[in-house]
Amino acid sequence: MFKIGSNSVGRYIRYIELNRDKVPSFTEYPFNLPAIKSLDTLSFHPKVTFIVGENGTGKSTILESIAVAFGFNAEGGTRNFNFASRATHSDLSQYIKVVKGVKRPRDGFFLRAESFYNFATNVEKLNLNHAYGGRSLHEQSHGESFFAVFQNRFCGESLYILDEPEAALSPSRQMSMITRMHQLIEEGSQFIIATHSPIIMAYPHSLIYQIEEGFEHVTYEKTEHYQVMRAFVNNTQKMLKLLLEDDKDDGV
Ligand SMILES: Nc1ncnc2c1ncn2[C@@H]1O[C@H](COP(=O)(O)OP(=O)(O)OP(=O)(O)O)[C@@H](O)[C@H]1O
Repeated sequence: MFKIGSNSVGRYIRYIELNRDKVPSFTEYPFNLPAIKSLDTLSFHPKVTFIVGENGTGKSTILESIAVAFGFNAEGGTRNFNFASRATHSDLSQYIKVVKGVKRPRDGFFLRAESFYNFATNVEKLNLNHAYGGRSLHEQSHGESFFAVFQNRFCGESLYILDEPEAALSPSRQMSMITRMHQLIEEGSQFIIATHSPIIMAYPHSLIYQIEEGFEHVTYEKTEHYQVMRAFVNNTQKMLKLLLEDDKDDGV
């Protein structure tokens, strides 16, 4: 298990443990995912833990199971939400033990890009627009409504589990998100974030797990996202030439 020195007391979630003895079979989803197959315990940073990796490596699956095991609705929202549009979540949460910190979070939010629309519908149904900045989330752009949740609903001493929060955000807004995260962290909040954004994962007071065969602890500069983005931005023409090589004779 990765140790975070004197901070290992964590904030609201210290670590999770997979109850491997109870797993029915490691040949079926979600237990057949390499990340889960090799999972024993996973420690979290008291401030921010990033989970990164290629598409399909299991980030959403693990994040959802942590959120559900902690008491959040599988489709997102605060712990008071219990809407469900489709029962597609895995039963991994039943095999996950969440080891909590001494203090309980004041509040929290499980944000997932893919069911944000349903979440916004529920905010409207429950007449909760006032808690999210006063304007219907549906009457804002995807990015604006995401950001309205960060700005208006998130607060200190809380636990935030975010699945690809960058999905609707421009690069500038992703930078603003880092500023907002920092404020909330200074006020005692903890974040667990699955992301593909090299901007968001640059937040320094953090632990980064990159999923390959299992959860590998890596530095920011060692993440594939940073390396690929850096190579592309620094050598755009060269990279484009490589990427489009096969198209040179198609006459377009
Ligand atoms: N209900 C399901 N039944 C079977 N396989 C599933 C199910 N849901 C997801 N999977 C598979 O599990 C794998 C992990 O999916 P998951 O959504 O957790 O990946 P991810 O790392 O979050 O990907 P992305 O970066 O694209 O969001 C994928 O290969 C997916 O096809």
